[in-house]
Amino acid sequence: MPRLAANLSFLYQELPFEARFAAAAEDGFAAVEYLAPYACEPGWLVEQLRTHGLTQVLFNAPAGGCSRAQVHAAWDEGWRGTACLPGQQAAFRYGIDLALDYAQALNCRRVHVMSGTPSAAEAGDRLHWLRQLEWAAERAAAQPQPVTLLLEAINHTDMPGYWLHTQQQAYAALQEIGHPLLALQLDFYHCQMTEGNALAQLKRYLPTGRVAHTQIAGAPGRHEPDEGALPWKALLQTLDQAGYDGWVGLEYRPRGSTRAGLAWARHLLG
Ligand SMILES: O=C(O)[C@@H](O)C(=O)CO
Ligand SMILES: [Mg+2]
Repeated sequence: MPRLAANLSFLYQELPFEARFAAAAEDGFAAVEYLAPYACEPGWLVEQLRTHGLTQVLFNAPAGGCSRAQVHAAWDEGWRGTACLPGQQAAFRYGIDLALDYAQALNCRRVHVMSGTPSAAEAGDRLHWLRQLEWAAERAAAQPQPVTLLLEAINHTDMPGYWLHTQQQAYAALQEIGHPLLALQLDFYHCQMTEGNALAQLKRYLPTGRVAHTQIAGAPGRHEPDEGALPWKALLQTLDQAGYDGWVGLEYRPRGSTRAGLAWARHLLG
């Protein structure tokens, strides 16, 4: 059956971040993901993973910023990546190198690279987006342990104006760049919200061999997958039948306690 990873930015919010590793391990997870490791020293994170027997399977490249201080402030300032924004090339490149350093330290093989949100101040540029992703993939390929960089389509209800919002847009970019270290992060929640047919999209893109990571949440509430319209059983079965060897990140806001809300997934956890 598909392997589940706990997203520590969404699950266990009833606990401080440093306590979430132990909680995930106690609930039977073997792997974790979260949005940003940059507030923590890599050595501390490695120690958390080692102590609790966890694998780090994903995190995001910085949302913006050209220095550690700017990276820390970027999300709250509204940055959601910089890849499509020509005026942000320095921030994009700084962020990719920082993310790749963390990926090496944490032995993490997948990094999500956010595309950015064009605004009145700066329009998005498709050619620039493609060239930046290509540059990043080359940097990833030069690492001692190669890292796959992921593109995730995000819905416009949660993230208005976000550049990358359909699977087709992401897949076309991958095809055009043609780099083996660029792949899809198929978040079923965003897919269901935007395209209304997460199962059909999975069946379309899984056979391409370019889906390297998936995430799940019920739609439209973004709570546990057993609430709402997402066909979660069929999605997991489809991954299973295809021999998908990636992870499924549980990226939802629990209705109540995280542990109680894991009932739907209990049979899939250790
Ligand atoms: O779906 C999400 O929100 C995340 O996977 C992410 O990386 C951007 O917020
Ligand atoms: Mg996601």
